[in-house]
Amino acid sequence: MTPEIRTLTADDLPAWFRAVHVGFLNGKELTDEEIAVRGGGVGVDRTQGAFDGGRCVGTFRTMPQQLTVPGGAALPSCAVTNVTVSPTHRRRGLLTRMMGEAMAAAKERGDAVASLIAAEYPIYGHHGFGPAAWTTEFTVDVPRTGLNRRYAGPPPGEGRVDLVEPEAFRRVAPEFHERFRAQSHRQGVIDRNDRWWRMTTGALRWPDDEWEPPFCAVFRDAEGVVQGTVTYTARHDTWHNKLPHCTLSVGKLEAATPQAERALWHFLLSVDWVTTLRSGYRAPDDVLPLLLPDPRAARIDAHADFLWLRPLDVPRMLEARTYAVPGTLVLDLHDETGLAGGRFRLETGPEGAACTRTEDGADLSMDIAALGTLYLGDETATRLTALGRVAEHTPGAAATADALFRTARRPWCPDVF
Ligand SMILES: CC(=O)SCCNC(=O)CCNC(=O)[C@H](O)C(C)(C)COP(=O)(O)OP(=O)(O)OC[C@H]1O[C@@H](n2cnc3c(N)ncnc32)[C@H](O)[C@@H]1OP(=O)(O)O
Repeated sequence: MTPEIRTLTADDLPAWFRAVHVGFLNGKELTDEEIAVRGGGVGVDRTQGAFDGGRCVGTFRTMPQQLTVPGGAALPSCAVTNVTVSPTHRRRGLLTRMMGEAMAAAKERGDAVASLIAAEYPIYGHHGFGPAAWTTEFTVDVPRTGLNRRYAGPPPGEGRVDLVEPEAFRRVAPEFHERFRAQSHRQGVIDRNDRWWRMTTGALRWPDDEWEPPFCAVFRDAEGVVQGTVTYTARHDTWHNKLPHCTLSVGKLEAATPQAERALWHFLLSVDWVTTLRSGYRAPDDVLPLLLPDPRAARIDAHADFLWLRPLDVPRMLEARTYAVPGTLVLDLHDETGLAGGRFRLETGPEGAACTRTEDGADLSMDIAALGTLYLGDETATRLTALGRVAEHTPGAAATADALFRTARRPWCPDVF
């Protein structure tokens, strides 16, 4: 029998969470408390389950999200998460059905784009998503930086770094993050709700959770305004031969000013006993290596696609962001679902951008997923043309697209969702 896909009710949550565990190869029993805590973050009306004879064999959930786009505006996004199909039911189109329903609902709701963090690269291109922001994880050989030999704090008059308890952190960090995502012009950053802050600082957990409470620190500028925040944990690897070997793992580090960025990294790199610093998910163009007296002390551990985007409302998306230069492009976008494709004229200028449907000849044509890849300014139309994913109909149009879409800093999404 074909599994039935339906919107969840609260009673379905235990079976649904069990199915998520099965899909993600987690054999651990779920306690009632864990289900209650996890369930508090699930809007059942935006959650689907696939049921086969009463057993949950597929899971899919979306949530509202604000995505910072080039220029600092927030775009309403449909964030996709908890996607699983039981190993007994794979490759029979269950994900395709759940995705189809969710994207149609998102379009109906008025979301301009859908977003997700892909577990594996080949899954989501089928559904109109393209990789839009990459991430790099660095491991720093801390003794090689030599930064703990002298005072590494900000110069006098340039602010200060303070360790704060999680409760105090929750009083200042959310407001800072809101400012950071609106003003930093670091496209790709997303909003965080109250639940996110409580979960990541320990105010909301369940018993027997293996999660480790972080240290929290705040950078304030000379006027006392919070301009950066960081969370980190530390692990004692060995104390062999009276030599400490500790690993400091950065949770989240966000800085709104260059002073804050330098001060927070220097602070972390000067913590005694720490021999290894793991940066967590950073933008590929993070300044961390170049902040070190010897940049080779930072090794790239992982470099991969991270945030994927699926356009849903092309004019709204393209009008929401800013562009480096004035210009005009006609884009022909192929979308086999019929959700977002068509031919659009994009005109950019100092006052903003206008994007309207047109019958004019196309300068560039591409699949809708390729627009997801170009949107935050990370990839070039020139490279996508070389790959055969963008077709250039007007000579020089790919170069024009690059001049319009590229950004000074690469996009960065700090959060897994
Ligand atoms: C945002 C997130 O939550 S990311 C987490 C994603 N989940 C996981 O990785 C957990 C383990 N994997 C799974 O649960 C499942 O394999 C899923 C959810 C990835 C795919 O579910 P399925 O129901 O098998 O996908 P479905 O049958 O609709 O496949 C659609 C197409 O995608 C392809 N596809 C699906 N998953 C994969 C994959 N992992 N690798 C390569 N291709 C894939 C299929 O081959 C199919 O291609 P086709 O249209 O050319 O025939």
